[in-house]
Amino acid sequence: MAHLDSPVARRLQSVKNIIIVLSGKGGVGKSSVSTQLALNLYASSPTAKVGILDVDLTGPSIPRMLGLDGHGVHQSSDGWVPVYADGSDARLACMSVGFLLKKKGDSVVWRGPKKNGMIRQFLSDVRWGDLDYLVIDTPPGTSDEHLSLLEHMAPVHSRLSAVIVTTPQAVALMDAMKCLSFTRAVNLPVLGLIENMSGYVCPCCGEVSNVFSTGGGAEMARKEGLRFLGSLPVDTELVTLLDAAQVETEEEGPEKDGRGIVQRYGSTSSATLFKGILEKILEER
Ligand SMILES: Nc1ncnc2c1ncn2[C@@H]1O[C@H](COP(=O)(O)OP(=O)(O)OP(=O)(O)O)[C@@H](O)[C@H]1O
Ligand code: SF4
Repeated sequence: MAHLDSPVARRLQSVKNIIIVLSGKGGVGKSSVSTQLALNLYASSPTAKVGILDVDLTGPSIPRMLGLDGHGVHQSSDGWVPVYADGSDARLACMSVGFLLKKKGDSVVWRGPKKNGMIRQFLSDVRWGDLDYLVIDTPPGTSDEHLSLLEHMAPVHSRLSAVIVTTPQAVALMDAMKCLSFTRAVNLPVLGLIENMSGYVCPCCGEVSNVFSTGGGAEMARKEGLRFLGSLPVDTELVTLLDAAQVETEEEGPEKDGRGIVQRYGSTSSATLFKGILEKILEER
């Protein structure tokens, strides 16, 4: 039982599972995997309640991926109210430093103590309510932000686990190994490894081309005794959905075809592929 004398433990007492998404390198698709994980957990049951917290303070991309750029968070007497994804029936909540910036494109230039304070506030001041899952998107590598996050969440450590994202290239795998050593050093259980951008599916004929080497993620998982959760190919449909969500929001309204992000993602081939990954994640929990 968590010590409820900590503000973080009190705030997170109704959050059943917390999954931290890590990657050794930037640009491997950690934020898109975090977003897809949250969307798939949301879709896993008609009553599932999911939160996604973006602690990538200097490069927040979750609001854009969920089509929520430009939203602000409301401060209530009981803390910050998260922003809910379109079409999610208030079952997919999001919090990010991106909601606190004055203008889209502004950058956060903060020193360590201010970043640490922001992370503490995200964990202790957001009114998540009851959640089945809280997915946390982190900055690339293993930085002070990761240490702050784990330090503040020490009272809820038994509910924490991690997923590591890599791409197939050797340099990304080497960085993923550093990430794994970090999880071991801080005693954070790892649910498994996902290899992203593993091959390219031709949108015309469906032929898969292995642009980079392939199978490195599975091999690393095997050697390290980790579960290999699966591979996700480069999917142009996914980029259109996640990267263009905001352009559509600004130019044509957030529900261009009458569906929210959760419904639009649900009909992509990535969503179908991710289901297999989610099944393995849920088996590990
Ligand atoms: N499987 C995929 N297929 C196609 N595009 C992808 C895939 N995964 C990620 N991308 C795209 O690659 C870019 C980088 O992805 P993302 O922002 O998720 O990476 P990241 O690891 O979180 O980066 P960083 O931590 O450096 O901000 C984005 O434009 C994203 O839409
Ligand atoms: S895989 Fe076939 S259909 Fe696709 S781009 Fe290459 S040649 Fe064209």
